Amino acid sequence: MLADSEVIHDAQTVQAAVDRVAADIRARLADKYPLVLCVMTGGVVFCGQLLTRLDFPLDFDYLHATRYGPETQGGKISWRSAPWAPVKGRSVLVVDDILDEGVTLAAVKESLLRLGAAEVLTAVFADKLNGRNKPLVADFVGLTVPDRFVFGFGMDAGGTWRNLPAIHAKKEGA
Ligand SMILES: O=P(O)(O)OC[C@H]1O[C@H](OP(=O)(O)OP(=O)(O)O)[C@H](O)[C@@H]1O
Ligand SMILES: Nc1nc2[nH]cnc2c(=O)[nH]1
Repeated sequence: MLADSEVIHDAQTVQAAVDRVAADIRARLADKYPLVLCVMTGGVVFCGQLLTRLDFPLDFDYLHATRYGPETQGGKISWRSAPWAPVKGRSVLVVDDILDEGVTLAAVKESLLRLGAAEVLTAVFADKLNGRNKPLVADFVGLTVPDRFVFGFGMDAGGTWRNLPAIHAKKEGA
């Protein structure tokens, strides 16, 4: 997959975006003692790098919801792990790698509100410009990406390459 791809956001651009999102989150949540929840698996790189830039008290936990697996087309959402930390009454920040059709984050947000979260904010590293009327608008966005299959910085290509520091897109027709 790597050979059939092109870099659409290089590592320097990615890092600058993480800095900007961290500053925006700080301005909104620094005095809220938030619970930060990483959506596994794709959210792990963005969330980990974000956490080291958030210089205020917070709690951290994760949840695992997936609907793509190694595929490039989404299916039914599968919950593998709910957050262990209590969310009732908390300001919750959910961190994920990409908002594509928005189905995953909309379901996650709804479920956290049902569990009694006081507010649920969402941060995604990449927002895909696919022209869809998404069920959720992310509160914090790193970068936009074109309507193509993208990978790197947490996002997989058939299960691999989450570790790339830049964002790649599969070449058209590849
Ligand atoms: O906006 P959507 O169309 O719902 O797609 C976005 C979701 O897809 C990816 O997860 P995936 O199901 O691939 O699981 P993964 O994080 O384990 O790769 C990504 O991490 C988001 O959670
Ligand atoms: N790796 C990857 N996962 C996704 N999940 C939803 N859209 C995408 C995408 O473009 N790439």
